[in-house]
Amino acid sequence: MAKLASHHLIPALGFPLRRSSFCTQWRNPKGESINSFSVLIKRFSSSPKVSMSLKAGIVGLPNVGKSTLFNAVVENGKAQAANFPFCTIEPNVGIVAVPDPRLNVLSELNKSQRAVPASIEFVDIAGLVKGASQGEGLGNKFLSHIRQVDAILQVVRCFEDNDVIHVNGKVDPKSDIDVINLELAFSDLDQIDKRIDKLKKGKVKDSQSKVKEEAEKSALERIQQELLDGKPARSVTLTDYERESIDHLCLLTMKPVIYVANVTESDLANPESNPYVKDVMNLASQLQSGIVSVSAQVESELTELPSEERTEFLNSLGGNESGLGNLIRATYSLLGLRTYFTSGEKETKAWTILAGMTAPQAAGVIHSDFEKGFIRAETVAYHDFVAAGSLAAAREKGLLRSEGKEYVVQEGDVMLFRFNV
Ligand SMILES: Nc1ncnc2c1ncn2[C@@H]1O[C@H](COP(=O)(O)OP(=O)(O)OP(=O)(O)O)[C@@H](O)[C@H]1O
Ligand SMILES: [Mg+2]
Repeated sequence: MAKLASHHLIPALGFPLRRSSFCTQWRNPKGESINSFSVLIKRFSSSPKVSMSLKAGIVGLPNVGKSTLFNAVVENGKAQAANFPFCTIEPNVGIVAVPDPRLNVLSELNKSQRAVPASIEFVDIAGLVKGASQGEGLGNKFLSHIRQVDAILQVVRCFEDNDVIHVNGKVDPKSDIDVINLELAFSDLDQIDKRIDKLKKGKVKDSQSKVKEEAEKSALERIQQELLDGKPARSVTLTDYERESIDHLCLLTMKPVIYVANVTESDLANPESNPYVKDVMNLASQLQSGIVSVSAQVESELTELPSEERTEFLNSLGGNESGLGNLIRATYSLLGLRTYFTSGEKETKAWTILAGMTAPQAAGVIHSDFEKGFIRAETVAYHDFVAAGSLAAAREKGLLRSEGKEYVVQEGDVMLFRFNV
């Protein structure tokens, strides 16, 4: 097996995060039916501010390796992966930890009993085909599953293998990406048409609703034109108000995308030498999206090994981390998320917040009481903490700052909240 390598390139876009307004039945990796909102509520009952039920949907043509990738990303993922199109019908859902080496460093410095990473939810969705927006291949149903995710991971087949069926007869990433993006665009256009019609017919009662509907109509007309020009909705510049007004439509091409180039094991050492990967890279940059190269097949084989052997095996290949770490981190970054830490003897924990959140809002992610009763936050940058070696040492050196309500939490801050209840 070749040396594992991967690369990623994420645009510096901060995407606002919105909680999905849907509530549908999903299936977990064991095949049990679960309600995505119940997962959200269970994990975040104390935090109304940020839903960490951030979902990244694995999307692509049939038989390109989506379920194989899902099973590799989600420990113990048991999605059926097999060499036939439409192997997956119902979505598989799994929660994965965001790998972050800082967590262990902090945990060791503070002799914490446990380290708790941030997490993301991955959803393995059925394959889309040409005509999906017209209902081809159960298309409408599959598209509705995509509507519910916060970000799209589009798996693109970049490996040759005559034994693995390609629904269009040959490996052609450019055409595959076009098929998927066209279907997403058609579905959005269809929704926009219907909505604009409704807005035109609707009799608005009060002036406030009228202003809102005007904003919605204007945003939709601009998006409609962009889609007709072959560009995704996310490339239209919208005000926060306009964005909010169209939120309820959950437009598919509004969602941030990472292209996942699924390569063969021999390409892992240098994925960019594969012309298919080059094609995907070019398209991704044109479409303001990220790209990660991964071999779903190799990654899923790696998960069969006990974790100690995995690291050993990766080290013996000259790598120290599989491509999945990159994929998970890229997704996290694409969602415009930031991490801060709390660290003590009991536990060191990574907390997820949105870029731009203030100290009380960040405290509210832990518990709403922390936000309500917020007094001040003692804060030290991660690197300063590590250099000082402990909170006490950081305080002595004057590296620990006392921040008030206006403080915008920075990536990697180690925080201690003072609050009143
Ligand atoms: N990088 C790779 N190299 C070689 N074979 C691969 C690779 N990735 C996946 N495969 C193979 O491709 C086949 C299809 O994989 P999988 O079932 O994961 O696809 P899928 O996209 O989930 O399909 P469907 O849309 O039908 O659910 C499997 O036989 C899998 O082993
Ligand atoms: Mg599948």
